[in-house]
Amino acid sequence: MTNLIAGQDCHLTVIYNPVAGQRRGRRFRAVLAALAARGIAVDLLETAGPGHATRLAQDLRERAVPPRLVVVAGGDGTINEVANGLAGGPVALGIVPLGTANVLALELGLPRDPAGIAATIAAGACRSIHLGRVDSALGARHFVMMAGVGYDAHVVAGVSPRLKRRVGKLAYVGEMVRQLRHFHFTPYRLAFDGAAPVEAASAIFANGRHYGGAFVCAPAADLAADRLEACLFGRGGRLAAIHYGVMLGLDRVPRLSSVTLQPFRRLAVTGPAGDPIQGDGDVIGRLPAEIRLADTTLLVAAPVRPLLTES
Ligand SMILES: Nc1ncnc2c1ncn2[C@@H]1O[C@H](COP(=O)(O)OP(=O)(O)OP(=O)(O)O)[C@@H](O)[C@H]1O
Repeated sequence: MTNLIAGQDCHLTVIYNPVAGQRRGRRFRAVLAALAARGIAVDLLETAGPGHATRLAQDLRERAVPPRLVVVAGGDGTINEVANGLAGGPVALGIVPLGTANVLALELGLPRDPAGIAATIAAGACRSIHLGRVDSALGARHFVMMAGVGYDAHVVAGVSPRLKRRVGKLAYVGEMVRQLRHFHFTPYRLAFDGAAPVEAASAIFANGRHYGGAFVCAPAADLAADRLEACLFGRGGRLAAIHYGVMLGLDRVPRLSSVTLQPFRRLAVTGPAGDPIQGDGDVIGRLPAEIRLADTTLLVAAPVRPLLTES
């Protein structure tokens, strides 16, 4: 096991989003105290707005002597921004989950308690994960867990950040209901790995298994695998969207006959020009776009998994 924070005089750089999640300040302070108890001092870099975490991470990565590990304290959106700043470089990513859904933390099996989070960072054991990448008129952006077009992307684009901070996941439920009235359910065209295009009412492109919390759309998705997994929703319209939402809650989406699961590495997607593409819960692209497995990987601090597990 490599200890990535040894050799840094036990100084750890933490990029902290002060507005992530709901009332997470106390939790964050508890993690800092647990790190201090282990003799680890923290250099705190606070984000000032969207995109700032990427620039902070890039600056750290481009230092003459970059740190071996940078910790992000925030939700999946902030983790996405830091991953974009570190992707392709030598710096590993540690995580203090402070967000609304914390999907990556769930996928990696990170502890939820402050002492456990600090212990994982201090242990410095890392996993290499693949990233997804969206190329569109907004430029190139990586995603860690998932991207999506259609209904879920419109929900992400429409949800109010202020309401999300006040009521958490309920803000998404409210926006899902609002989008049932506004979303047009126009089909999207998706050409996988050079094949003829297929149509879908909505699509999720999974790098990891979890989606929106503990839900699973693409069971074969795996952060360690060199492919992405598309989950195509075949039926459009309000009733279908409600049906898919209920089935997601019951963890039955992958079994539905109108849902197709498709592994891929590269995909061209078209639909209404300028339509949003969500990545890790934020808008990261606009149609038309190319979505693919990124060439780069990222080292992420995570609990050590046993090599052999009982089946
Ligand atoms: N100081 C700031 N003020 C306002 N917004 C900020 C600030 N710093 C970062 N942000 C933005 O806050 C957004 C939300 O952060 P993040 O996604 O980490 O938390 P969340 O939305 O609560 O969690 P999750 O993504 O898990 O639902 C990010 O898109 C980020 O760009």
